[in-house]
Amino acid sequence: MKLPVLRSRRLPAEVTVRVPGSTSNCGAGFDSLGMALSIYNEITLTRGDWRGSRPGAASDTHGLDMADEAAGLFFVRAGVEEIGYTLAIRGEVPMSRGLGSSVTLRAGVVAGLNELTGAKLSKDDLCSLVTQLEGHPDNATPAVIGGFCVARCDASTGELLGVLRKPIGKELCFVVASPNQELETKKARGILPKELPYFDAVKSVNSATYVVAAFLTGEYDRLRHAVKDFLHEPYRLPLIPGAKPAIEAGVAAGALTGWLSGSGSSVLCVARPKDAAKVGRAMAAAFTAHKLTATVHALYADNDGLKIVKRG
Ligand SMILES: Nc1ncnc2c1ncn2[C@@H]1O[C@H](COP(=O)(O)OP(=O)(O)OP(=O)(O)O)[C@@H](O)[C@H]1O
Ligand SMILES: N[C@@H](CCO)C(=O)O
Repeated sequence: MKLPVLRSRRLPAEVTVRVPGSTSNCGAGFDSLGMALSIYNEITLTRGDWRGSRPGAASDTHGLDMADEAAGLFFVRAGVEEIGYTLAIRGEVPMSRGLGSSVTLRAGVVAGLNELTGAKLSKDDLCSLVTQLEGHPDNATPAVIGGFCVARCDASTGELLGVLRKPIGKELCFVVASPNQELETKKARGILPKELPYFDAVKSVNSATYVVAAFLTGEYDRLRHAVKDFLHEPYRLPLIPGAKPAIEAGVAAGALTGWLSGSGSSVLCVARPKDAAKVGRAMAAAFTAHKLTATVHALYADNDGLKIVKRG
């Protein structure tokens, strides 16, 4: 009888993780809804015989504290011995523009260490870990598993309790305008009120549930003018000159609806692909009228989430 050959898989010395950027809140789905987008960062970790992280290039230094925090939680959760590594961050997801750049870094580090250490955490484990690092699940879950995600957390601990995911096809384009003005999530959360008028909450629930239903049923024409948020946009949009006019201009140019992407500063319009170029031009022009330059990307949903693209 031939016995099966057991091979021990060699652990890689270097790994590159491609992580999609994401838009979150999607209007009134504050800290609950998110969509992975076809814009990416690549996080490369190279094993080293030192403790902690080192930058691959000077531009990576800025990400080291966030990477160290992610790595610290990963080693505890995975129950593996700490390793040192070099960190390199490359890609197109702009920093502090409401497109989940922090999640690309956090998710890239934990998924990279998962490979380098052979820890074998599942994508569910990674969703939960990155949610804990972020403090909310709305960018974390789509970045890890892709698609349009509706996530639920424990009200007191913030622990991720569940996520439902819907792939979104190429019938929809997500036109993003990112102005040349950063807005840190920490600052954009700090300006939110402690209390809300009761009917602002009611109107927001009404819009968010309708938007979820439109994405889940695929009746995308129902998205027309469907986003009405009273939870965060009224407080944040005034911080970004041209942001509200940019959403309005995108909708006037043919988009179905639009929202402040995450905590800003980017804004996003949902459009049919045939209308995307016109919508993008209108959004950029609105920022120009307010003396900001915006980079426009016409994106699709990413339905895969993070991927290991290189092992060496
Ligand atoms: N390319 C990068 N290089 C180094 N650090 C980065 C990079 N991208 C993101 N970071 C880290 O993420 C932080 C930005 O996180 P922040 O939450 O403010 O923005 P965001 O994740 O892009 O926005 P949002 O959460 O609204 O989508 C930076 O200050 C830095 O620590
Ligand atoms: N839900 C988060 C997303 C940004 O990280 C917020 O709006 O603050």
